[in-house]
Amino acid sequence: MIVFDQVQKSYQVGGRAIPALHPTDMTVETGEVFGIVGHSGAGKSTLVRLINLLEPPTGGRILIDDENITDYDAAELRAFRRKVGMIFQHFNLLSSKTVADNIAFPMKLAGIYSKTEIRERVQELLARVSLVDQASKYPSQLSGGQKQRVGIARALACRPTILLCDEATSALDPQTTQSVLKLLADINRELGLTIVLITHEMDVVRRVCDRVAVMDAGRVVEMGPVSDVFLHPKHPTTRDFVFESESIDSQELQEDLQRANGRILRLTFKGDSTYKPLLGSVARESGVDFSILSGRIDHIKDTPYGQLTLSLVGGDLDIAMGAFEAADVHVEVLR
Ligand SMILES: Nc1ncnc2c1ncn2[C@@H]1O[C@H](COP(=O)(O)OP(=O)(O)OP(=O)(O)O)[C@@H](O)[C@H]1O
Repeated sequence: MIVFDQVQKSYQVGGRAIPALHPTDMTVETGEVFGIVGHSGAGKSTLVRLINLLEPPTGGRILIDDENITDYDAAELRAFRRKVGMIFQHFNLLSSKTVADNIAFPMKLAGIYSKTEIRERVQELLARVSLVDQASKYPSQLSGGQKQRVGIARALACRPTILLCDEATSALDPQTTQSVLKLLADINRELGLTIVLITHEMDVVRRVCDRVAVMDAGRVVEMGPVSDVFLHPKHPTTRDFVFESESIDSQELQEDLQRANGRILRLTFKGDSTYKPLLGSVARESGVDFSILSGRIDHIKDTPYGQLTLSLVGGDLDIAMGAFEAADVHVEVLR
């Protein structure tokens, strides 16, 4: 478990302390995929670099599995860093080394593994990231997705318990992004690794994360299970991220809503209720007529969800709302 207890970070710029992270409390549970989403400059990289003490905090305590890592001496810190792997947006591979040698590099650097151990581990990791036949190639001979797979294998070399991902898919096309996210999800599930993933795309969070923290100007402004934060965003920054990921133009949406008649409801279906044929029976029961203003069905990690915006006229609205709620559908009255 990673615990931030009033952790803060300021950078000294021209003799002045510029705050990048205001005092922050945060807990990442062991074995979860935790997303940190925010615009450029929000403080995401700072926060993630505090987890492996690439940046020392200027205040507060960071506890990993109940140990205060800010108290570590140099030797303890070296041992701790082997337990934290990291992958980067631009992969940071060594161009003069082959794929196999890039993966072996952190093990060689650690100086505690035999040649046989390194050779066997590299083979195992090449298989895990589906690059067995690329082992003797150099990074320049690989695609972006393959380079990130090497980055992931290298990060796993010393069997870390935490994997930090700094915009790991931002340089990749959508299809490659999907396959790298699937690989990260498999690693999380099969190895029980804790993953902290920073991104500026809510879509990445929706696909792989269990919980998410939304950052704005050096503060965590919203935090919780992805299904809560994504389906019911409270902070304006979170709402912007969700709208952006769903390609919703908020001004167009307002104009559409103004043109519609009657009451406007947004229904959110989650899990099994997503597939229930509910609208017809509710209309019959309550006598309301409805038109669909917008709708989508998708997944949050492995859970299906649907959202429908309806305008309703006539009939008994209370009966309709009661029927939706009885069917486990979240109802939000937009007008
Ligand atoms: N080494 C540094 N020295 C001085 N200021 C810094 C340093 N690193 C980051 N900052 C500042 O701290 C703030 C947060 O930066 P940070 O890189 O953590 O944000 P971010 O959300 O990761 O942004 P991006 O997505 O663009 O990487 C920014 O205002 C940035 O200019």
